[in-house]
Amino acid sequence: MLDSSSTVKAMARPTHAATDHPEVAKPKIGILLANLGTPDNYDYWSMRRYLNEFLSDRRVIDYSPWIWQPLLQLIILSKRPFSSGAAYKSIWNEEDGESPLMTITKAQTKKVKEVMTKRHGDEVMVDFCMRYGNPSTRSKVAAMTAAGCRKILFFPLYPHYAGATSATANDEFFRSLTYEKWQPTTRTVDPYFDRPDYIEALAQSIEKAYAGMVTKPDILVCSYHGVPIRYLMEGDPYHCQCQKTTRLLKERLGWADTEITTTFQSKFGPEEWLQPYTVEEVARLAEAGKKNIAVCAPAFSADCIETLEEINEEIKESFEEAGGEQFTYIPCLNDDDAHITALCNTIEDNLKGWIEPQN
Ligand SMILES: C=CC1=C(C)c2cc3[nH]c(cc4nc(cc5[nH]c(cc1n2)c(C)c5CCC(=O)O)C(CCC(=O)O)=C4C)c(C)c3C=C
Ligand SMILES: [Fe+2]
Ligand SMILES: [Fe+2]
Repeated sequence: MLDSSSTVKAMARPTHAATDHPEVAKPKIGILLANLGTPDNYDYWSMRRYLNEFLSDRRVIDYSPWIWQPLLQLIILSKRPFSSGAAYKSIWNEEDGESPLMTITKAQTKKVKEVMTKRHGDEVMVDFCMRYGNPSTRSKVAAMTAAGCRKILFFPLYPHYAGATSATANDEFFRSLTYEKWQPTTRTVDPYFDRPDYIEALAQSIEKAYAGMVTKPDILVCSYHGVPIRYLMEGDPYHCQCQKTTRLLKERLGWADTEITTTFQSKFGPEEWLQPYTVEEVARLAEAGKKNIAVCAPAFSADCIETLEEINEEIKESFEEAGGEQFTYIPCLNDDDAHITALCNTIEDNLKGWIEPQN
């Protein structure tokens, strides 16, 4: 039997009527596209903030912070923001005040949203985030859960897996979930480097570019972003996935081995990276008599500093200085319809069991 003081305590305990609860939004599925990130501007401080976040990521540069951070803070970040800032300035979308990577990611998101909303109505919500800089992954995960996304499909927009890209994007997504009181159910999307619809989109972009040329290039150089060779030796499958993309593209185009090749670009620091290096290989090709080449960049889902500036300016220059005559850069898939179809098919495949597929 309760004594009188415990009866009073029990009666004073607060009770919660349904009306006291925070409003619970209608449950939805969030589809969150993720790209690498880009500086907010090309001035020294914007560049420094961006490069600092990027190059402090141990998935990207895995040296001990005791050695790496003094080098980064005192030497690299006192010089690179100027040179990279000048490179970004040369490709900046001045009209919208943002980098091409941002403009293209927005255009891709808009198209994916249109397709997915047409198929699934307000059962889905589509948005994008960046691994570094803005809009942050954390802010978009918070916005999606606040809007009622009880399930989130997280889609790193890299065709190939690399620790330095897909894994770090996923890490940031998982970290963002730690801030959510009511954590949604989640899935992450696998790399799509060998999906027939992605290879088809690539092949169509090459065929379209070749159809507009007077003479067919001697060779197509598939230039992938590089990583240190050590990462491959330590188990990163990126190299093999890039080689497979080139092989599947060659088979789909019905070309001979001599008509297409794989190279790696954007070497950073003193370590040996995946080879052949694009900048050296294009010069070698020119010297070997291949005076007309085309270059594409299948590792990038959107054109960015590494394609518009590095390939189409630096690498082109290396080819021409070695005697090359005709250099054609074939843009990334960006918001091409065939690319959007491949991305939406990939999303539908990964939504199975959550929602009825509509592709
Ligand atoms: C320093 C090590 C780097 C590794 C490893 C790396 C891997 C890697 N990166 C991409 C895609 C992109 N990288 C981009 C820019 C960029 N990358 C590095 C360094 C490494 N990348 C730097 C320092 C920069 C900044 C620009 C510069 O200062 O040179 C971009 C473009 C971003 C933009 O705003 O346009 C993309 C995209 C992949 C796919 C990859 C490994 C597989
Ligand atoms: Fe990079
Ligand atoms: Fe390999």
